[in-house]
Amino acid sequence: MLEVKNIYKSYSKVGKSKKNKLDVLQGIEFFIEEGECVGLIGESGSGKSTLSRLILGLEKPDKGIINIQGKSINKWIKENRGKISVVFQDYTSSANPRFKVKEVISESLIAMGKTEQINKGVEELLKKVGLSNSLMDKYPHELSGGQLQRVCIARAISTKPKFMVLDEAISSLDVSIQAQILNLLKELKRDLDMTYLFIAHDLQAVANLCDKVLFLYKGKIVEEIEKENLINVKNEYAKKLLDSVITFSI
Ligand SMILES: Nc1ncnc2c1ncn2[C@@H]1O[C@H](COP(=O)(O)OP(=O)(O)OP(=O)(O)O)[C@@H](O)[C@H]1O
Repeated sequence: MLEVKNIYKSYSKVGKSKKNKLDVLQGIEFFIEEGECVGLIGESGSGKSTLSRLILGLEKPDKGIINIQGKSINKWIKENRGKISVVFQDYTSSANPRFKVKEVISESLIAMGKTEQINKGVEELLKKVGLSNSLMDKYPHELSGGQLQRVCIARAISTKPKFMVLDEAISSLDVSIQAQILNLLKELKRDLDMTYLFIAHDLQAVANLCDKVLFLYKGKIVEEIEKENLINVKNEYAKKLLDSVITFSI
């Protein structure tokens, strides 16, 4: 489904000459099969969000190829409207403050001209993310952070996407809500054969949902491993991360 090949990305350091660049991504390569969920974990600043922006076509890499189903990302997005969606961590800027919840959720459907039965669709989507119908006519500022993030997740799944990028999408939610959303994502994966790139710094959430885990460290993928083999990671950084989670959960 998704092919990421030899991706490089750097940013100029503010106020410095062009030569003084911050190399954020350095030769990233991986593949996500259709229906697969791949977790990407790495510490803060390792380049996770940069990579997600490149995959969504929001920014261009300096070098390398990103293809979906064999087509360049921008071409694929144009030809498959609504079939890729994203949920970012920063839900506060993800929803238009002047829109009611029902308008936020149906935004993508309306943009695609799918206006039939919007209300019923919104009701079903609210139920799926564990929210009450009574929130339909509320504005984003009237919701809690967790509720608003679930509204953003409802919007992201409204178009029944083939591929979803979740960039720290559940990190800010309560643990019980996280579990509910993880179950919903698993259900969607099973029912709609959805493909995910699940970006997080929480190894436990990644291990719960994903088939495969990529460890990103200082702009490089230092280990790629099937979930079942997580205990056998070889890279020192990945081992440390794993050890800290195991120690913490005892
Ligand atoms: N548009 C930009 N211009 C300049 N530097 C940037 C830009 N975007 C990201 N960076 C820098 O690139 C590095 C990687 O940032 P990125 O947001 O991709 O990391 P991350 O792994 O997602 O971190 P976090 O987990 O904290 O969100 C950081 O040092 C960041 O300051």
